[in-house]
Amino acid sequence: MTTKLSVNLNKVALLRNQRDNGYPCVVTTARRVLRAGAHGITIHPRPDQRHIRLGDVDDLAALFASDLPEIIGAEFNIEGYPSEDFAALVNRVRPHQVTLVPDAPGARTSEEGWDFDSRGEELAHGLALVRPSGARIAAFINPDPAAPSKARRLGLDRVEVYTGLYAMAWGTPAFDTTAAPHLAATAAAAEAAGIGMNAGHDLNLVNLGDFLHRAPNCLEVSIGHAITAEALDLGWDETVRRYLDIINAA
Ligand SMILES: CC(=O)[C@@H](O)[C@H](O)COP(=O)(O)O
Ligand SMILES: NCC(=O)COP(=O)(O)O
Repeated sequence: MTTKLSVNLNKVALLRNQRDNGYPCVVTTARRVLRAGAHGITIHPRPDQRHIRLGDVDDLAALFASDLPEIIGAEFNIEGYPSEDFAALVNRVRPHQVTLVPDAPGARTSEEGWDFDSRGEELAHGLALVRPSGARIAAFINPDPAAPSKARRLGLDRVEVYTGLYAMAWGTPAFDTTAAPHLAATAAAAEAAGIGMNAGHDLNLVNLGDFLHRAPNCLEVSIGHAITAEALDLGWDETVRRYLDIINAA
């Protein structure tokens, strides 16, 4: 099983929004990274539209509805908090995957997964709201071995494990004592629970190979911040190639 690479275009949209001239273009970048071999595109349209705007969602949906060769086999993943507005959006656009995150509207970024004990009913309600999309539904979870079975019992199709703590601990003593073992245990628990596992947040060219070694059952990594920064330096084609080399070597 080869882990799929889904490129998150939030930061391309963030840069685009600084001027009124429309570039860098989100759709053009999506086509470029897919032609370079990425397996999918992820976006996270936040309520304040700080980066991905509603127009981007429709433009990317139109791209994925096309018969362009780079679209064949590629997946469109939309992340967000399951509000009524978000549900209406994904139920209209019908992406391949929807990833539910517990973020408050003004959250700086996604820094935690769902707490199934205190917010399980909220997540179950959100899951019901987005089921009409027909998409595979994933929930963002913390690196906690108890989380995958709770997600499966709630009826989710996949989990996406938050890798921000793993990335933050990289190079510190806490990495080997806490962050890495917690991630590996969560991946093993997902396997044991029979629920597919995605991963994301602050993965990059430095830490991805180690992560995949600890989580060999990871079906998809969604990467945005680092890959965009690296592409500013290396270009998209070379950057995507380097990620695919790491994935294929895992
Ligand atoms: C869920 C997750 O960790 C990221 O996909 C998130 O979308 C990042 O959001 P920002 O790009 O707004 O920081
Ligand atoms: N789900 C994680 C994602 O889509 C991108 O997160 P990041 O690489 O921007 O931190």
